[in-house]
Amino acid sequence: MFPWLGPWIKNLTSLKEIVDMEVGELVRGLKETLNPQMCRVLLTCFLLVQESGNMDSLYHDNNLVFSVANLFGAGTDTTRTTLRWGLLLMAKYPHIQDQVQEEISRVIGSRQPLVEDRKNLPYTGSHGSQHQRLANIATMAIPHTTMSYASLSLQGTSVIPLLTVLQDDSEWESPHTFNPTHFLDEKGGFVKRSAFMAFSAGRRMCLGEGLARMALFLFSTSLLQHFRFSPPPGVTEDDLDLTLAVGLTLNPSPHQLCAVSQI
Ligand code: HEM
Repeated sequence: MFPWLGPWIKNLTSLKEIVDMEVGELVRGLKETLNPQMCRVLLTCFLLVQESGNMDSLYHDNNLVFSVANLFGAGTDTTRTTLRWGLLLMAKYPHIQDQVQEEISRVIGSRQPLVEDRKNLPYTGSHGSQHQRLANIATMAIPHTTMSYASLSLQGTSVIPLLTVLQDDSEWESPHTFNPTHFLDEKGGFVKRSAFMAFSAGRRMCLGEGLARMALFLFSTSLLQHFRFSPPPGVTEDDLDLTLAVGLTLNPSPHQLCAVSQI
């Protein structure tokens, strides 16, 4: 996507070697216990198709390595960065943190949060969507290639979707503020918004959306159930800076926060 970055990525070869080694080890372990009656995970299904000999050109080892590497690559940095934004925004906007914690305490209490709790926590859900909207960590989605003539390009053109709709003036009442009411109706219920495309849209949208939403909900709800997040002594909420730090995804700049136990 950015050829001029090449010379900066000095460790690309060793990175690829490490990925090959790690995934190779994972695959060896799975092969030892491969059972055709138990096709539980993607890798097992892939290996079973390979073993059956009934495979087309897609089921080769290189594709296996890249599929696994893509899932780890696409799934870890994104979820981690989103959680970091969430904690920073909670510390910066304590009145919103108050309302999220009040809802969690009223609906869940001290038991462990469950995925099923999501539907009963509209404010917590709306703050989650809101912080994803504002952080917009994967603004540039992933490059795609047109397979046939499309109105915007010729066949074979690279297209990079921009997810700037997440902060579009014509879609959001206050596009650049942390305002959970974007996702709430008058009765305080959660509303889905079609312009909320943090996971992109269409046939090639994020494959891990369901997993990511579940992980984000469980992690952030558990963290806020147990801890109060605030700036460290001597730092005010206003000092917490929301300037982006550029990375693979759009990160918050480094901050120190206090996590004070609630229990
Ligand atoms: C907060 C977390 C996440 C965000 C914001 C996010 C966002 C995105 C976005 C914007 C795309 C680009 C879609 C496009 O090009 O139109 C994408 C693609 C993808 N994501 Fe995620 N993602 C997240 C978590 C995950 C997780 C947990 C996984 C898997 C474990 C995952 C796997 C993928 C894969 C495989 C693709 C490529 C899909 C394809 O090209 O068909 N993502 N994601």
